[in-house]
Amino acid sequence: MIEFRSVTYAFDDVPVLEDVSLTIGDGEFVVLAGANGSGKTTLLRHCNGLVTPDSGTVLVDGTPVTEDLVAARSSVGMVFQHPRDQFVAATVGADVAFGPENLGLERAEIDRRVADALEAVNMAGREDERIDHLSGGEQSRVAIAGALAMAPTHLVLDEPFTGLDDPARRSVLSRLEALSEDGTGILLATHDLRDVLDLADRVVAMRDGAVAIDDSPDRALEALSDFEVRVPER
Ligand SMILES: Nc1ncnc2c1ncn2[C@@H]1O[C@H](COP(=O)(O)OP(=O)(O)OP(=O)(O)O)[C@@H](O)[C@H]1O
Repeated sequence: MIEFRSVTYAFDDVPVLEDVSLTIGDGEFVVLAGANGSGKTTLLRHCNGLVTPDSGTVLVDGTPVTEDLVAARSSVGMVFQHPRDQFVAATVGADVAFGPENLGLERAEIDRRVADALEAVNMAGREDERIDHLSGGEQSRVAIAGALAMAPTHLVLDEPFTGLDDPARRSVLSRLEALSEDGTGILLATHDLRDVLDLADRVVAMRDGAVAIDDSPDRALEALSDFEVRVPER
């Protein structure tokens, strides 16, 4: 479980998160919505200690992130908004293998995870391609594969579908759905709820750094008309 307890955070005295309390249970699929600048990315970056609260606590499986960064970073897989920031190797296969290699896994298991993660993002068999020769959408898919290959207990994704074509988006969504059914907690920030609402257990919407809605998708949908997000027509 990931738990935010009364988290407050400011950039240079400008409040960005105000008293945010939120839990993402194991196997729960939580969609995070909200206008530009409402604090979503800042909130997500607390999950692995890239940002630390001014007050309040973020716990991963009961342990404060600030007390055990290594544990938080191995159990929370992060997919960032700008995938270029995330690459550590020159080729697709080497990059996706980097995390599992650091876990000290056997080569066969690493290769299996890399192949499986690339399949989940519709890039099966493209291990040897250079990352800097890929399109923006393909690079985003490699970043997602890198997080999947770690087989983390929790997955945190910041606008993961930006630039993905329909087949890739559907493939990633179906993998996220399967992972959530198998117990992975998922926190996914997006401006477009059309594809994810059916998969979500809860929708959290932020406004000016505070949680304004935390409800079931059906109930949240009614209240979301005030938010700058795309919602499915019902
Ligand atoms: N490094 C920074 N220094 C100062 N202010 C920042 C910094 N990063 C973010 N902010 C401010 O914090 C607020 C929240 O930003 P954040 O990126 O968390 O919002 P968001 O909801 O993820 O937005 P978007 O939908 O555009 O991704 C914004 O007002 C932003 O200007």
